[in-house]
Amino acid sequence: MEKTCIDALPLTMNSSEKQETVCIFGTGDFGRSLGLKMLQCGYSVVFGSRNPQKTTLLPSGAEVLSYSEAAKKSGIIIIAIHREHYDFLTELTEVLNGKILVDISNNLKINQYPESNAEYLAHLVPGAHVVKAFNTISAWALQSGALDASRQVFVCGNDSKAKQRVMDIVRNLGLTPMDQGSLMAAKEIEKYPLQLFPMWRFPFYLSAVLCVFLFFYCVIRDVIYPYVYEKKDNTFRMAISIPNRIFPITALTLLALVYLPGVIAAILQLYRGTKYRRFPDWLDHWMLCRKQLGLVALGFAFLHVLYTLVIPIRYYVRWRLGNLTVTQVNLFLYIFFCS
Ligand SMILES: NC(=O)C1=CN([C@@H]2O[C@H](COP(=O)(O)OP(=O)(O)OC[C@H]3O[C@@H](n4cnc5c(N)ncnc54)[C@H](OP(=O)(O)O)[C@@H]3O)[C@@H](O)[C@H]2O)C=CC1
Ligand SMILES: [Fe+3]
Repeated sequence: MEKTCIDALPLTMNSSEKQETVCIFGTGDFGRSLGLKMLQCGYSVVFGSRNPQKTTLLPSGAEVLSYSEAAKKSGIIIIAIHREHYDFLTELTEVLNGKILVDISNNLKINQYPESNAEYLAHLVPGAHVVKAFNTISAWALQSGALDASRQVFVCGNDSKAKQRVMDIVRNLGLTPMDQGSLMAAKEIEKYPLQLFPMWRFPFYLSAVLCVFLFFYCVIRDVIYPYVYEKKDNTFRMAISIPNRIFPITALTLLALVYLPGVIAAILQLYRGTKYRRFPDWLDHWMLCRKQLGLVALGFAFLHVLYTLVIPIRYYVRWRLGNLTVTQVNLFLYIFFCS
């Protein structure tokens, strides 16, 4: 299981560090957004580009040089380039020696490459201290301010001093660094942007399968069976009664699944005679999504409450309609016989 820790904010801001020069390689979307944010926060920014003369839309106040010239200007270089184009960095190994390289890249697919992008960068430029950061922050979020986006920046790296310097920059930009440990954690960090609702998938699929199964079971039992054997039309039940039976069953089943892994884990620990051994992956994953399972169960229970409240209202409306018909018939008979 991954370990996270929130670093305490420094009590005093080191003003000399705010004047630090930071180099950004790449003048694309992300490089420009990060550069602008850094300038706003008091850093001086030097961009490295293939075509320093032709670059447009760069934040004013930033300098643009060739990659090798820009690298000479700062000890920290943020690589705002896609991994596929990292090759040219091998030509700069000399100038990048001993510098901090911040890898911010993401991939299009999980496990697209055998090693993480950050580890690949460290392999290309062995003399540099590679730190992974910023990959979960989008260029758009940087521009629109951190308020409406995630403020967490996951940071990892093998050199603790380099990591601290990057975390200081993160803090100065108004974001929250989360130390994730060594560069080995980069693979995990690179997965975050590609995981949509990571722990919710299993509970959603499970509840969908349960609902569909129970729905067909109830339709066969309450609609098809009476129709075939008694010629009774019960299709109206499919709207309220059958869903209202499915919701509590699903809620209770999911609730049972919230408690079950804890029991299995306890039995496993008793059987193994120790609690210091890793659980199997399936159990680990199951334990981790208990909160989500519980919340989905709560959602179904809430639907059950709503539907249960709807049923008396339906009876009341039916009673009102029935009552109205009786009144009208009485009125008709009265008029008919009295005239
Ligand atoms: N956009 C986003 O919201 C986020 C992006 N990222 C990561 O940031 C990195 C950059 O993304 P983004 O700015 O969107 O990408 P862009 O395509 O907009 O920019 C990439 C830049 O890389 C430079 N580059 C260097 N070598 C090459 C080459 N051979 N071919 C093409 N470009 C080259 C170019 O700068 P120049 O022309 O000056 O040399 C180019 O502008 C990626 O790794 C991405 O995964 C991470 C989080 C969010
Ligand atoms: Fe009930």
